[in-house]
Amino acid sequence: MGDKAKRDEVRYGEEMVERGAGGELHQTAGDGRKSLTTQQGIVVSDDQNTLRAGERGPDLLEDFHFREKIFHFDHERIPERVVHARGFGAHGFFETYESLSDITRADLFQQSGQRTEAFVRFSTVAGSRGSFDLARDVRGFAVKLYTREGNWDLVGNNIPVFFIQDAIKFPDVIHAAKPEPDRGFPQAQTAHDNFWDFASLMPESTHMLMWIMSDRAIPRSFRFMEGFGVHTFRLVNAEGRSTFVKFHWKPKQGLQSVVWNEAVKINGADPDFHRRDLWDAINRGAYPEWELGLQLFDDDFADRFAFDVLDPTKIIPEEEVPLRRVGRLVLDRVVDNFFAETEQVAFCTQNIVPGIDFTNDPLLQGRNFSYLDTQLKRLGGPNFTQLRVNAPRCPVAHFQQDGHMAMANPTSRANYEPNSWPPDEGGPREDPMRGFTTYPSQESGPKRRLRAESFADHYSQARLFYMSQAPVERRHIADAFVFELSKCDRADIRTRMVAGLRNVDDDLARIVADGLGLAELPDPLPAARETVRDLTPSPALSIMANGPETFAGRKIGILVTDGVDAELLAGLRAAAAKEKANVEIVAPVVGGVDTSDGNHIAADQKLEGAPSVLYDAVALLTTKEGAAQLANLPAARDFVSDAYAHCKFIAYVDEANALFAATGLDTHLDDGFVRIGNGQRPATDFLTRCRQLRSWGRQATIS
Ligand code: HEM
Repeated sequence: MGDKAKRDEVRYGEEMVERGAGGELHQTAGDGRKSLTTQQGIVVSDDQNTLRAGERGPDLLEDFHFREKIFHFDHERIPERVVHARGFGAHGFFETYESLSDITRADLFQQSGQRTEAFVRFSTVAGSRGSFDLARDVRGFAVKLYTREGNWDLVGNNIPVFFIQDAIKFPDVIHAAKPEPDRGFPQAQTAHDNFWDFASLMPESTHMLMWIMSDRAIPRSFRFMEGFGVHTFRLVNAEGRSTFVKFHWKPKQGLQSVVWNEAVKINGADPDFHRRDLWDAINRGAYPEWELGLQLFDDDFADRFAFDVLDPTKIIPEEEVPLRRVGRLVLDRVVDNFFAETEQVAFCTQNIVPGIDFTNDPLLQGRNFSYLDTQLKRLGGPNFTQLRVNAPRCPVAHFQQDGHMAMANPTSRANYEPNSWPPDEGGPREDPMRGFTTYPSQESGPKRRLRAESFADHYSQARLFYMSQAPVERRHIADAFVFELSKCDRADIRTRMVAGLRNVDDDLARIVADGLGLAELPDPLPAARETVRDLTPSPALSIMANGPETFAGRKIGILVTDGVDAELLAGLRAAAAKEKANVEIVAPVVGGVDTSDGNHIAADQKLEGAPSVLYDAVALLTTKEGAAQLANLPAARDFVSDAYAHCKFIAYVDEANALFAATGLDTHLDDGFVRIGNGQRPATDFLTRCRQLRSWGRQATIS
């Protein structure tokens, strides 16, 4: 009270606040504001000053509020995930299209229209928690399905193959990709000696290397990428019959990636590009959806397939075993709290439910050990399954107890079985009818450390992937190899990698060799199996062949200046809304601009904070004077020249010409430029052009 007497009241914006003797501000409870308390529920009177002996005297140990607050803060961090540290999660549901009871007894697939709660976490693999979203990397695509018969985790990636065939190499591949141990960099990238040293000595990684050097590794959005369970699993029906399955998530929004030069710039302009995109989409009600596709096959197919279905470095082309689309995953709710949900969620490949089972894929078998083990350390004890985000939604009854943070210990008398206590005290009992039963596959053989010969073809599917790409995509792959290998200091590593690529495709090897300035093409690495060079290309592997049919969910950046044509702007907004695309107004100042009809509009972004790399297409709606002023600003010139270099569609008014002149583009206005307004083409034409996402024809002319 004595302290309070020293305070006066001052207005800060909308609010009257108290000001203490030292000039510090005190916002106080009342008027619908809750009282601040300690963890013990004691209401706090002053959260600005520690308890001290005299105004300028020492702090007192007695200050339990201060001690509790600092103690808790000191312990806020938990270890980040050893891989996939940077992630972003959202809630949703899975809906089954039709009963799959003929092939699986898994509860979630039993009835048409049946919905199962879901939580999904997307992630990058190599970077630490605070790295950037658009690293060239695999994206994790981990799905937790809270079925009525327990949690099923499909812990997948956006790439259907992996670097290694045996989990015993996982620490090596991750060590090689992560920052080099002596210097602690580079962060979140594979463009360094250690990674390519390892990769070039690990021929089985070649197929995966093709995928991560492709645009798959730089997706435009989590919403625009596929997911894969990677391994072959089993589905088992009520009669115990097993069918092999590979799981695919197909985005209804279509596939889309960015280009590398764009990714590099996005990481600076908005390191949170992917998470912001997902957060914004869900909050505006544009819920992303994926269809679950199953590739179903039997032992006969597995026996005659050219590769081993247990080898996680191989795909089964969709053209060979078409997908059966069996349901949809919808993400419709962002998290309430990032740490509680996205950080504490614990996915685990061993979380499967009756009706689904493992195969002997050696990578999957190793993963089944790794996740629980690492989570014990990461989450600090064995009871993380009791956290809301991890807890099953079906009844849980067992005799496991105690440990750190036990919140749901069994409450009955018995904590063991067998027991002779009556039902209300005796606890749960095993249930042979409903319980999980492992598929009784026949297994035998001598104990040996041995890799099957059927895993020995390391290059044929790498070539299949390359041959299935559009010419622009092939070029991006070659450019990516050149970029990454150019970051290797050791010339012998670069050469060895090119020697490996010769087993994939000589043209590719030659382009990369030229890009690296190799004097001559090295001899191919000795391949364990000769590359099969005539596998039929698979169109399903190309992003460009699987783009969207609309521009829905994409974003246009409209650069405006004072005097912007109000009617034209309204027309562009309306055309975008009709296409379900979004627009952002970018202006020289965030306060906005005056429009031609005498109104004022606020800007969504200030130009310097909103380079064109953040948009899928741009529009330049300036006045002549405005364009002349912008032409002097580096950010405005970059806005235009980057949009051009990244093959984006550019709508413009004649008055914006000074910007083209300043960027040297006035003589390069190809058909990716759409002139609107002043009796030219309507804004709807621009949106129609944007459906192609990029004006790829330009690529050949820009380098
Ligand atoms: C097909 C191969 C693999 C895929 C698709 C995959 C996928 C994933 C994904 C998506 C996550 C992030 C989960 C999350 O969002 O919390 C993850 C985390 C992890 N993965 Fe894998 N992974 C693969 C291989 C492996 C292997 C071979 C191992 C080890 C033998 C492994 C060990 C881990 C560990 C330790 C984590 C961190 C888990 C945590 O701290 O919660 N992964 N993996």
